[in-house]
Amino acid sequence: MTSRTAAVELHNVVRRYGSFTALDGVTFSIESEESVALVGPNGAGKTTTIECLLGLATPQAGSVRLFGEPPRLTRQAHAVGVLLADAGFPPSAPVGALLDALGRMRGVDTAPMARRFGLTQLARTRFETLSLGQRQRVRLAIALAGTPELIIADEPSTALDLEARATLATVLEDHRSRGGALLLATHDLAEASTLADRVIVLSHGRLIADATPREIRGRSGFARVSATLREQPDADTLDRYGAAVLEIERDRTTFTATDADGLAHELLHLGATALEIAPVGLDEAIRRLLNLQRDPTTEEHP
Ligand SMILES: Nc1ncnc2c1ncn2[C@@H]1O[C@H](COP(=O)(O)OP(=O)(O)OP(=O)(O)O)[C@@H](O)[C@H]1O
Repeated sequence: MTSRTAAVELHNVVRRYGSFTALDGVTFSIESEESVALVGPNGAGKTTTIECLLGLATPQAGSVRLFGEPPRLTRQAHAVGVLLADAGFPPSAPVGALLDALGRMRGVDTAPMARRFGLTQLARTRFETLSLGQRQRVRLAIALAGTPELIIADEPSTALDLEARATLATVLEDHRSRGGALLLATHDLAEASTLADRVIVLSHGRLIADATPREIRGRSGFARVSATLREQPDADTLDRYGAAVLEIERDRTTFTATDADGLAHELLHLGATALEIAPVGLDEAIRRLLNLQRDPTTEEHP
């Protein structure tokens, strides 16, 4: 297992546009079977990272590997499903012809995925006349067709209605349970929480966090745990979960904790009842990380 080649490897990647540095020494890897969400503000470098990974942009420094090789999508198209925000399809091509031609290029049959995304009725419609959500369905049907070992998707749920979002979620879950790897650039942190084993946060072209959603939420220090207690946990226990007592009101104690789930388990062992956790959301946790990055002196306390 450990000797298997990583699906994706970036090492110290630097990408500049003139004097502007879009990626500034980015290093991470994605093992096969791993799902990773790439998040960060507009302009952070998510799309540039994907372009470097696919060989569409060439880094000025550092190295990029897809399944242990320099990226060459023409050879890897069958194994790698790619969804880019701007796929550049010929505007007057009918949907059916696009699905056929790009499926052939990838060496996959796009028909089943086109059916799942409700494109059958649109086979003769020109791409340029489709709505934004319909265009995204076409891109998805091409990117997700077959059984890719790796899916790289830039904002896949953009413009999708509820039904298409549900289809996308099911397809990505199926891909994960087949053991496929996933890199998902997204602003939808609920999607990131559900789908990703790890979240990578980029800010101004630098990687500022690479951790599980739970670890990132834990780092925020904002989670609260309340419980009715018979006995208080000792100082060591509080330390272990980065916890502190916020208030005690009769038999009810409220803590702040960096590892709220861990503390909650411990309290249950001590006989706690009516336990409530108000976890900080991933969005709030990431906002906090980004704020700290911007100005470390403005750190607030929960
Ligand atoms: N071809 C280019 N020429 C000049 N600058 C570029 C080029 N491509 C990207 N950039 C710059 O690199 C930075 C990173 O852009 P990128 O598209 O990777 O961000 P992103 O994280 O994907 O943003 P968003 O969330 O808005 O999609 C931006 O400041 C962008 O203006």
